[in-house]
Amino acid sequence: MSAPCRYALFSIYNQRAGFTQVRRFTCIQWKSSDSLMRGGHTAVLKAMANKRGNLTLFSSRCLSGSAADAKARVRRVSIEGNIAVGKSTFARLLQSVCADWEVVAEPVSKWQNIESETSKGQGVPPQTTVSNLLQMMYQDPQRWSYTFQTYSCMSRLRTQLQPPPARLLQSKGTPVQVYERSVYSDRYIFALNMFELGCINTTEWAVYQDWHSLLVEQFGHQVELEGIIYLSAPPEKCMERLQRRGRAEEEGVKLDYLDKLHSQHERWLVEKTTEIHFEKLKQIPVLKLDASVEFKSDPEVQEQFITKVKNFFDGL
Ligand SMILES: Nc1ncnc2c1ncn2[C@@H]1O[C@H](COP(=O)(O)OP(=O)(O)OP(=O)(O)O)[C@@H](O)[C@H]1O
Ligand SMILES: Nc1nc(=O)c2ncn([C@H]3C[C@H](O)[C@@H](CO)O3)c2[nH]1
Repeated sequence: MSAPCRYALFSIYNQRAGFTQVRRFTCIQWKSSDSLMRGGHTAVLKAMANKRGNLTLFSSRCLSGSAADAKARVRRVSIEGNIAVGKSTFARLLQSVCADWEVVAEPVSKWQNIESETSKGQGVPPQTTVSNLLQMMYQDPQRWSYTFQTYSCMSRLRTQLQPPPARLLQSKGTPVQVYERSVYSDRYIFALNMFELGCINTTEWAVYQDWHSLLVEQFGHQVELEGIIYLSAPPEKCMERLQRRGRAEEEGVKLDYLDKLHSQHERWLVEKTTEIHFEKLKQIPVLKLDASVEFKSDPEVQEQFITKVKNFFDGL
């Protein structure tokens, strides 16, 4: 409500989604209202007098098929699951079957290539250094976990704030933007786990939670999800796949770490015992799929997965 307040020449006394009653006649530009629409669009709100002499504001969302309408139709879903359970593989499958679904990959390469410029003084050209924060975090978790979580969360936030592609905005079906992990798994899986392992200390954990809550609350609808697909497999299966994939930074990952991450996922998404700080997230529908199945070369299993996902998306 902060942006509109700058323009508003009226007092609002009753407000629902797409419907606001005001006391005086006016016509304003409403920028980025959380309560009326999702995203940072500017919408023209038209004021009309109602029978009782009061005024009623309608956002463009309920008047016509505007850009805000199109954006609001796009469902947002994250794929969650343990390391190497097969999220990217599953995401590629989803991307290949339906033009209405757009997958956004986890920004791992960003974490592996952080560029910094150092200047050694006048006349000396600045030098660019590239560091691999993923590797640093695995090699010295006590030192780097907090830094890693700040960067991973920031990059996930950036990803979740990107507008959907035009193809989804023009879709006549059920457009869905699918994210590989989210700002929520950043906190309720990884950061929490690092805290419980003692790799993030109590001060760092308090600071992380404080800015995480602030960001999620400030961005409101823009970072909300409508559903979660949870790919689950025994940690031993994830270990097998992790080793087969052979990502250099993960060489030292132990089964015990995957066990702990598995328990975090179960507590958050199945048992619902993780303390969650965002009301909408507490109610979010979760589709749990058995990812231990070797679906890659089995079209029948792929078909079953896709049907379940399609039904899930249609119900959101
Ligand atoms: N259903 C499956 N059956 C057999 N192998 C699979 C399956 N899913 C994934 N794999 C293999 O397991 C490895 C890890 O898969 P993938 O990279 O998709 O995992 P991920 O969950 O995205 O990993 P990360 O948590 O690191 O992002 C890859 O080598 C992939 O080919
Ligand atoms: N510590 C930590 N915090 C995160 O938020 C996080 N997100 C992903 N990862 C690790 C898992 C894979 O190795 C690799 C790719 O998913 O990155 C994380 N590690």
